[in-house]
Amino acid sequence: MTRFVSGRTSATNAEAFERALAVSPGGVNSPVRAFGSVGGTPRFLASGRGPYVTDIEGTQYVDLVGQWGPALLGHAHPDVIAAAHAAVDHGLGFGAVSTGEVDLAELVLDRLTLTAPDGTERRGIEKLRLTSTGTEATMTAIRLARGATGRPLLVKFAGHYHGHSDSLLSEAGSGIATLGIPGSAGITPETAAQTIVIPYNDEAALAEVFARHGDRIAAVITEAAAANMGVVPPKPGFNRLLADTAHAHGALLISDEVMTGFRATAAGWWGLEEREGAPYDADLTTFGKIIGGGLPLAGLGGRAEVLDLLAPLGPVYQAGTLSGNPVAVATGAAMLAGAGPAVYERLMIAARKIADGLSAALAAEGVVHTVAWAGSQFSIFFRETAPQNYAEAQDQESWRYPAFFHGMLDHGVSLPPSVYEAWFVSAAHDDAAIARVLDAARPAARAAASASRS
Ligand SMILES: Cc1ncc(COP(=O)(O)O)c(C=O)c1O
Ligand SMILES: NCC(=O)CCC(=O)O
Repeated sequence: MTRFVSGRTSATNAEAFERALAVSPGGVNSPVRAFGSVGGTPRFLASGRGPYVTDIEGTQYVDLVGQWGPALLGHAHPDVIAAAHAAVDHGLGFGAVSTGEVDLAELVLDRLTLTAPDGTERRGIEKLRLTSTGTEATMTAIRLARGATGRPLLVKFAGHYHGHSDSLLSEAGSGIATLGIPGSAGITPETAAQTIVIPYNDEAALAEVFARHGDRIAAVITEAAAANMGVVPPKPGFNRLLADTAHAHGALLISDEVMTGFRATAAGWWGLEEREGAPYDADLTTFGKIIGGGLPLAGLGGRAEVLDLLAPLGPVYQAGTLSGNPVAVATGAAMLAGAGPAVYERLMIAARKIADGLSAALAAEGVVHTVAWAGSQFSIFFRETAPQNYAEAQDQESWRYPAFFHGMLDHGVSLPPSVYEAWFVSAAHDDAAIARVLDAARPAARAAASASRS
C-alpha cells in the first residue's frame, strides 16, 4: 500500500524552509512571505495569540504583520475562534445558500450606513457579492465596470496593488514593488494595453488621461489610501476628484478597500471628517481581509443597480465554489461584531506609540526617515518627507530596511519583510507588547544606521 504521509518533521525554520523549497516554488505560497528582499530564513509560524506569534522553534515575536490585515482584534481572538468552532460543527460548506452569508452582508451594509455631519444618512453600499479573495473581488469589479459601461479601458495608479489578476499587475505595489519588477510575465500585450497606469495624487495626469481616452475608460481603480508601496494616503480631496472626474466621463470609480476597509476607513468615507468634509461616491467598493475574520473571504459592493448586473440577474458572470463559505462568514461576522469604537481607539493609540518610539530610536541614531499614515495604518520610509506617489516611495534608502528588519526580528518583533508593505497593529497590542517593540527599536535603529548600500 502506498503511504502518502511523508513522516518528515522539521525542528527548525531552516529545515522547514529546505523542505518547502523542494516542494513549492520559492518555498512559499505567496511571494511576500519569502524574505527575498530582506534575506535570511522565513519563520515558520506555529501559533498566534493576541499580539504574538510563535514559530516552530518556540520563539515568540510581537507581530506587526497581522496576517497582512485581517487580525484586527489580534490573533485567535476568543470570539472569532468560538464562531469558527460553532460553524465547523455544522459542516464545512454546502455549495448552497446559507443564512450566515445574509447575516454578514447585512452586517457590512449596516456598518457602512453612516450619518453625515449634516445628519443625513448615507448607505456606503446597497448590495454585496462575496468572493474568497481580494483578487477575485477587484477582478470582478473591473469586469462589472466594463459590463456596465461597454468600455474597455481601466485606469490604475502606479504602486497600487489590487491582487494578481492580469489587468492589475502593471506597475503594481506589494510583491511586484518588492521584487523591483514592472509587472508580470504571462500577461498578453493586448490585456496589458487596456490598463493605463498614471502617477498617484497627480491631478494633471488624471485630467490628461481622461481628456485623451475619456469615452473609452470603463473605470478608475484606486486603493482608498495606498498602502502597498508603503503607506501613501490620498491628498485631501483626491478621492473625490477621482469620483467626479470618472463620473463626468461616464466611467465608474472602484475604491479598493481590501486593506483599508474596517481598519483605516469605511467605504467612501476615507478620513471624512478631517480630510474630505463629505463622502466621495465610489460606484464599486472591494473588501477583504477583515470582513473574513482571518479566513478566505472578500467581496465587492456598490449600488444595487450596478451589482444587479451580476449573474444570475445580469449579464456579467462571476461565481465561486467556496464563495460565502459558512465558516468564513461566521468568523467575519464575529470579527466585525467585535470591531467597535474602542477597538479603533486602541489601534490608533498602539500604532502611535509604536511609530513614535521607532521614530525616536531612528532619529537618535541619525537615520533619515519619516512615518507615513492612513488612519492606524503606517509604514516607515527611509527618506526625509512622506512620498505622494510611487516614484517618491522608491526614492529612499531602502537598503537600510533589511538591517532594520533583522534587528527587530532578532529582538523578537516580526515586521513585514519588505519596506513597501504597511505595518499592522491590532487591538491586542497592549503596553507589554508595545514595550517589547520599543526595546527592539534601539538595536534595530543602530543596525539601520550602520547598514551600507551594497
Ligand atoms: C488593496 C488590496 N487589494 C487587493 C488585494 C488582494 O487581496 P488577496 O490577497 O486576498 O487576493 C490586496 C492584498 O493585499 C490589497 O492590499
Ligand atoms: N500588502 C500586500 C498583501 O497583503 C499581500 C499579501 C500576499 O500577497 O500574500
